[in-house]
Formats: sequence, structure tokens, C-alpha cells
Amino acid sequence: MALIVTHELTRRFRDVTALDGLTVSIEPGITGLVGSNGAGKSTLVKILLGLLEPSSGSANVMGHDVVRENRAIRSLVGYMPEHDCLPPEMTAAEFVSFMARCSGLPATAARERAAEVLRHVGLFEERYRPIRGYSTGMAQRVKLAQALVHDPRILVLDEPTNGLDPAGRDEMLALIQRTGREFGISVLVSSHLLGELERVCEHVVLIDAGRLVRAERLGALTGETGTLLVEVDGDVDAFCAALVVQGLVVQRDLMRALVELPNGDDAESVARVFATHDIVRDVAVATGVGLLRIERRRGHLEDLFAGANT
Ligand SMILES: Nc1ncnc2c1ncn2[C@@H]1O[C@H](COP(=O)(O)OP(=O)(O)OP(=O)(O)O)[C@@H](O)[C@H]1O
Repeated sequence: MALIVTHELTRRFRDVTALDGLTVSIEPGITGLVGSNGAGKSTLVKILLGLLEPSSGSANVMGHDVVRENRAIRSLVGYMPEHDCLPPEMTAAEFVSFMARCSGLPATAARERAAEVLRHVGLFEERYRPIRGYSTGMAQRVKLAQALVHDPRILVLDEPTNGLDPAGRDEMLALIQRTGREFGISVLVSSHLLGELERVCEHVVLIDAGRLVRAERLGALTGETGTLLVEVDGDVDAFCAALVVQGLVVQRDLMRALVELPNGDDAESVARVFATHDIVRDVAVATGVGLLRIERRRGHLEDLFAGANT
């Protein structure tokens, strides 16, 4: 069963249409919700959580309608909001157990569960310090812990790496991936940074100006392309020119030659792919360049998104 389904979902704010007839189905697993700033990601997330009502259209989460059954949805979903929302005077332990009590756990169970999720996010040792003294990365992890404390089936993370430095981003992404696997729950994570999502997501939903651009499995999007990437050390122009003389279709990209490969799985196409490798090797020898790398180029979300907007 699909995890989340929207049908012709539209949300207007006065003269702005934040979501414009969005129809999408999101499968279980880790899904990236990608779009540039203002694309409508937060609006979609808030509608799914029952925090905003659609202007028209419908959406459901695990079969529950977001308007009529939003109480049921809140017990199934853990939400990490984008903006700062933590009480600075409380300790992480106090705040996360408070959130556990809000979801109905008795005091002792709430404290235990808070300690457990704070250990999961790597804040066990620091849990009795006031949040005021936390770094941005630690504060983000408290937000993640409170989203997990009521044992949700789905985690919704709105721009969880916002404000983090590259090392902090890496840690947060690894934590998100681990959380999905260890807790066996589905994750919907929004970001405007495509490269990030590429690393942790199994599916991706691309939206632009409130409309669906694509929704696919990531493997299908970033699988091998029909291009051979050849990185060389030496005169790359002479190398590319010599490949063209041999009848190959070549594009130069900095110190790399991007060589078009024959399409198809039939024996003849496969033989021509091998022959292309041989030509590349022989031309490298003839033009005196060093071969640093030869590999099938993989697709990137960036390429896809650029393509989608042209
Ligand atoms: N409460 C609101 N009142 C008026 N306009 C709004 C409101 N919330 C969102 N919008 C507008 O709707 C559009 C989509 O906003 P949304 O916050 O959903 O985008 P986003 O993809 O989450 O972007 P960001 O990453 O910048 O948060 C934007 O043009 C935004 O200005």
C-alpha cells in the first residue's frame, strides 16, 4: 500500500498558489521531497500533518484522510519542523520527555523513552544540559529525537540539514538513514539540496511551483547512463579530437572526455561497447595522455532537475 497519496491537491494563500493540483503517490522507504525555495514543500508537509487544510483536492497518509482523520495521522507521524522551535531553558531530557507525555506516555515511561531516543541521536551524555548552550547540529538532533519519541510509523523531516556545516550535514544524513533502517520506519525528507538526498533516499519526488515534476525510484534516476567518462592527464583536446577521428561521439568536460556508448543489450551493442573501450585505450596511447579513470557515468539528480526545468 502507498504510504502517502495526494490527488489534485491545491493550496492557495491569497494570490499565491503554493500547491497546484499535485497528484502523487509515495511508497514506503526513505523518500526525498525536492524543490527549490518556494516550490511548495513545507506547504505539502503541513497539509499531510493536518496543520493546514487544502484549498481543494485530497490527501491521505496510510489510508487516513488528512482533513477528517488528522488525529490518527498525528499518532502515526513524527515531525521535525524546519525552523527553530526548541525551548532554550529546558534540557533535552526534559523537553523530549515532555513531548513523550504529550503523546500519552506516563511519566516514567516518557523519561525512559526520551533517554532512548536521545541516545539514538547521539545526545545521551549531553541530555541534562539546557538546550540554550547547544550547537545547531545538537539542536537539530533534539528536534529529531522529539519526532521519534512517540514511536511513529513515518518520520517527516523538513529541511533537516538547514544551517549545518558540511560535517554536520554528513552526520545528520547518516543519522536519518540509520533511523529509517533501525526503527524500520518510512521517512519523508525535504531539501532543496539535491546532492544530499541522492545519498540517502530510495525514492524522490520532485516538485516545482507546486506541481509534480517527477516521482521515481532513485536507482532509476541515477543508474548508469550511456556515457563513458574518461578522465585523462595530458592534452585532453588532442585526445578528444583523436577519438572523434575514430568515429566516436565525444564531448569535452574539463579534463574528461564524455564518450557516447552504443545503446542496447544485444550481442552486437555489447561488442561495440567493448570496441569503444579498446579505441579509448589505443587513442590514449597514441596521443600520449595518461588514463586516470574510465567508468560508466552515473546520472545525478542535478542533471535530472536541470533537465526537468528546461
Ligand atoms: N502562510 C502563508 N501565507 C502566504 N504565502 C505563503 C504561506 N506559506 C507559504 N506561502 C507561499 O507559498 C509558496 C510555497 O511555500 P513553501 O514554504 O511551501 O515552499 P518550500 O518549498 O517549503 O520553500 P522553503 O524551502 O523556502 O520553505 C511560496 O511562494 C510561499 O511564499
